[in-house]
Amino acid sequence: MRPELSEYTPIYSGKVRELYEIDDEHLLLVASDRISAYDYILDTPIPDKGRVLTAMSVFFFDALGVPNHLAGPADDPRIPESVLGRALVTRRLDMVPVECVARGYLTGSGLKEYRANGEVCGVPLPEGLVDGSRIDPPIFTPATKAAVGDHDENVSFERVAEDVGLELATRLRELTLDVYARGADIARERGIILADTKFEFGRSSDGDLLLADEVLTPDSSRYWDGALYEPGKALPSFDKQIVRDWLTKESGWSTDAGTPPPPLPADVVERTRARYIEAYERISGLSFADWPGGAA
Ligand SMILES: C[C@H](c1ccccc1)n1cc(-c2ncnc(N)c2C#N)cn1
Repeated sequence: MRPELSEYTPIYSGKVRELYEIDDEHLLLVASDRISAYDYILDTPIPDKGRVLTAMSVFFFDALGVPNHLAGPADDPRIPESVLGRALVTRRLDMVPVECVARGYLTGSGLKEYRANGEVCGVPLPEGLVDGSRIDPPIFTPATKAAVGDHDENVSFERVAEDVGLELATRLRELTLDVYARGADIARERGIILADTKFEFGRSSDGDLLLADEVLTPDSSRYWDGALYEPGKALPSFDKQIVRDWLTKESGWSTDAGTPPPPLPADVVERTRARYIEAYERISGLSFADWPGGAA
């Protein structure tokens, strides 16, 4: 008999995820079906988004073999039925207050910084790069965690070293770049570019540095369709562009409307759900139908 979610104490509610306390040593990390676009949480959920992104994290945790915070399988008996398949039991860690970002392509806030001063987080880049240019080898571009609703602030490696010490900052950079490179290679072999990603790390009670949070999902990474990539060409989001295009080209809403986006039509929801499942099945080689928590 599985426990009810109400038996656990909620300790954090993010835009699309929640964190609960199971006991002194264990947490329950829950991924919702909520989707965000243009800094709004949309009214319309994407069915199975939480389950697909949880499955992606578990695939990469297993495939990359990095010491991590998982404390049980996807069907762990401590997971309530209501969130089965979109929740994971994790060890409670002392989280390192750094957003550990790796970039293999120049876009987003990194591109903005590069255009202003030719570098990203203090890392100089060659001249002449454009939106979508490959950054090879990938670079570590950390950020400080922003308050809910704010954007993280890109910071230099030196600032991270001041905040957490040079030894830990160096280890975070090494781990971030290694895990990103190996994960991006796995995805690229299956036709999906992970342009960049954000990791979180924490220390266990016995002092080990463990990979935490979600790993290499479309919510923590930019997913591009490798078949469409040309050097120097930034691509639309593999998973969110259907929603973005409907909102800005068909719904009558605009990003400067000053009002929340309208509800999504059923076909946009279904096509987006299919994109998440396609990304998972292509990268993992597994069938989403085999993942826990599906309709009985
Ligand atoms: C921001 C992020 C978050 C993730 C999911 C939902 C809401 C927030 N978060 C993760 C922890 C955290 N704290 C202690 N031990 C851990 N193993 C983790 C993890 N993962 C704290 N915050």
